[in-house]
Amino acid sequence: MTTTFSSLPIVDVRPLGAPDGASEEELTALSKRLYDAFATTGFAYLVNVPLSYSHATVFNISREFFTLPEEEKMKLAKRSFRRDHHNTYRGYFPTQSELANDNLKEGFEMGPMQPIRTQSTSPSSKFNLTEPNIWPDATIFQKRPQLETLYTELQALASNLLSLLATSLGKPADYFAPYLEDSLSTLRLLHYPPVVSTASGSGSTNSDEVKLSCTPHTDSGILTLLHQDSTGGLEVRNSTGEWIAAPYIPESLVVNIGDLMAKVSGGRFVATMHRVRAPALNASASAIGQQNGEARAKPLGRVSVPFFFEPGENCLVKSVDGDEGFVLYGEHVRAKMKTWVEFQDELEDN
Ligand SMILES: O=C(O)CCC(=O)C(=O)O
Ligand SMILES: [Fe+2]
Repeated sequence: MTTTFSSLPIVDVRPLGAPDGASEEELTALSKRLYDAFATTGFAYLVNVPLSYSHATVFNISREFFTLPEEEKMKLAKRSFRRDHHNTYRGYFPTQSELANDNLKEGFEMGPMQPIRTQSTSPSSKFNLTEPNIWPDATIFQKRPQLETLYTELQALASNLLSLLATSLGKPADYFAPYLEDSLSTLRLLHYPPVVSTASGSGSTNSDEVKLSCTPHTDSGILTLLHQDSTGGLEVRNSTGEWIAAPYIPESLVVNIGDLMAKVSGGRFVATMHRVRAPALNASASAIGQQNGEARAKPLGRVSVPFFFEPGENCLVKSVDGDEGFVLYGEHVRAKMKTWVEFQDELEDN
């Protein structure tokens, strides 16, 4: 159950990057700290993360992608936006202001680099979760190797966190290893364009007039590890229904529990509702100006990079208590996708 928290806990994961490995005591302490955070808030900031790229590098890569010409991005568009394209799950989705202007975002998604060989649970589904990645031409975007490295590092970090969660639940550290067979984790570059609005700046956090660019939801998978830039806007709901801001902390990652892990933990961990306020035009203009050191830069809005740590499509998700039925992850995630605007078929009935 979430509590009446008023800020997100900060968890120092420095031991995970120690050159000689972490001591047993450090791992036990970290495991307990993560348990407490995920059992009460479902969210935490991780600091001193063992990743080789700085925030500046990650956000520069993202900005480089989103400032590509529209026609180059649309070459990567998923089939629901371009009927002659074959990619259904990996690639680009444009902003969809006609469908939902409280979900105004564009994104680019990549999955595992190695081919996945297990059979799909739903071969006739319009989404092929195991399809290969799709990339801009290397002559216009050279950051593919960095994004692949970031993906690999985030998968390793998330796997280490999962081992700590296993021990915190009284299980062996490798208890969840079968979940990660043919893992379908997704690295998503997200851009929320700035929106002209008087309601999205500071003020009451519970106003009905709050302008959103990502509606309240829980994430579907095991854990989400989020890079967010300094624009701000992420909010997390506590047990009284109050929206608590999760402001930028330099070089931190925001981590949260997904539906799968809440179920697996037998309800001990919470998959907490969160949302993103629309970036205000003036606020983001100055943020981008600062980031690029030039006042005339085109306002870009919020940039974030969630990494959705997910199991394989055929993973049987069941509680560590062993007292409930199981769900097949592929079926769970497909049902969930029906609720997300970026997976709606823009061209349906055309
Ligand atoms: O941009 C963010 O801060 C959050 C994105 C998010 O919650 C999601 O994509 O699931
Ligand atoms: Fe989310």
